[in-house]
Amino acid sequence: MTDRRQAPGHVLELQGVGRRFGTVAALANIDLAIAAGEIICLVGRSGCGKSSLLRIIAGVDTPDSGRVLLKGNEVSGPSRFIEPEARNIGFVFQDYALFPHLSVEQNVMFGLKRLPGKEAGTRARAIIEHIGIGDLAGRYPHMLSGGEQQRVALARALAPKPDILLMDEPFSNLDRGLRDRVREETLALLRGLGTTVIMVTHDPEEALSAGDRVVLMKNGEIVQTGTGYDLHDRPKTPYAAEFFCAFNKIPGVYRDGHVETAIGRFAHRLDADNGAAAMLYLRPQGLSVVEGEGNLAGRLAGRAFLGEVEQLSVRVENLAEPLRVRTTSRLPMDADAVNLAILPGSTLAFSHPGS
Ligand SMILES: Nc1ncnc2c1ncn2[C@@H]1O[C@H](COP(=O)(O)OP(=O)(O)OP(=O)(O)O)[C@@H](O)[C@H]1O
Repeated sequence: MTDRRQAPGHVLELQGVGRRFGTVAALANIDLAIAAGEIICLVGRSGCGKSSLLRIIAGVDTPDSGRVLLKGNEVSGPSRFIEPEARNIGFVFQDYALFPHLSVEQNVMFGLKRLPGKEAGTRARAIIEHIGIGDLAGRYPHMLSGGEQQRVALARALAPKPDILLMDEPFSNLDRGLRDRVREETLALLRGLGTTVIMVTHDPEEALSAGDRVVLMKNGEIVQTGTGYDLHDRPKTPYAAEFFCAFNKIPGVYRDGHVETAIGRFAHRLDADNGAAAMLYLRPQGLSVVEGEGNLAGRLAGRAFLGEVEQLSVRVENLAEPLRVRTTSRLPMDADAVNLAILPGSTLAFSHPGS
């Protein structure tokens, strides 16, 4: 619904946005610019400030410092505050927040009160058809499945043609099988319309797959932004690495561009002195079970069959913790000794494991 041609440059800019609650800095110095048609996934652990940021963008809360600009116009700042109703922003809530006493069509019409009745009706029916819920238009929310309610909430948010759509955990109320399908369909629809979107999620897989850009937050700050590939394959901090993958962590020592560990020497250039402590991060899916000689010999200490992969726990000499291995190979039920190979490129290293 958003027309890219009418929105050159950045649709949304956050400049040094901060928000404190007593001693807690819910947001600290947030800078972020979002281009027209971009889909951003805001992700991070519980309490990192995702909802606080959405609330400030929507205008239901005000920042203590910094500015929010929508299409180049300041909507929150030291000397200016535009009410939420006057910001052209759509919102899809986690629980959809449909009005129970209104039909699907009336729910969608709700956001179009400013339009003359006839035009509102035409617009509402157009989006209802576009989203594929035409046959549900006369039903009430309690007569709809979770996936159908989600689509009604989306139709209601999109009907006023918002400059930006904010979605707070929009798929988390759907069960797993439905969630993937509804997410794919919703994102395809939003891309087709060219809508600019900020979607909040705490699900790492969802963040990697859904957005053009992932914005990872920690303690009220943005710690890394980039494509899903950037965040997953090239995390800049242990926090970013561990958010997207349950790594095996193996202590070692940094020397001459390598991290030396009990399971071998791995080339990684770190900003550290020779002899400094370092931590090797090894992906569970970067270990494969091989016939004959591998890099590592170990003993199977546990296994959990997860369907697409089996997660193994393998004890290796000189390592305090067993290695986690995710493999698609089928091992005999009585398997005991296993040989592991480490796939190239499946390790990272950090010199400050806590940061
Ligand atoms: N109204 C408030 N009063 C006091 N503290 C608040 C308030 N709102 C948020 N906070 C605090 O600010 C921090 C950020 O909260 P926020 O709700 O933005 O996190 P979140 O990333 O959305 O978390 P979740 O994923 O659990 O929803 C938390 O420490 C929270 O306790």
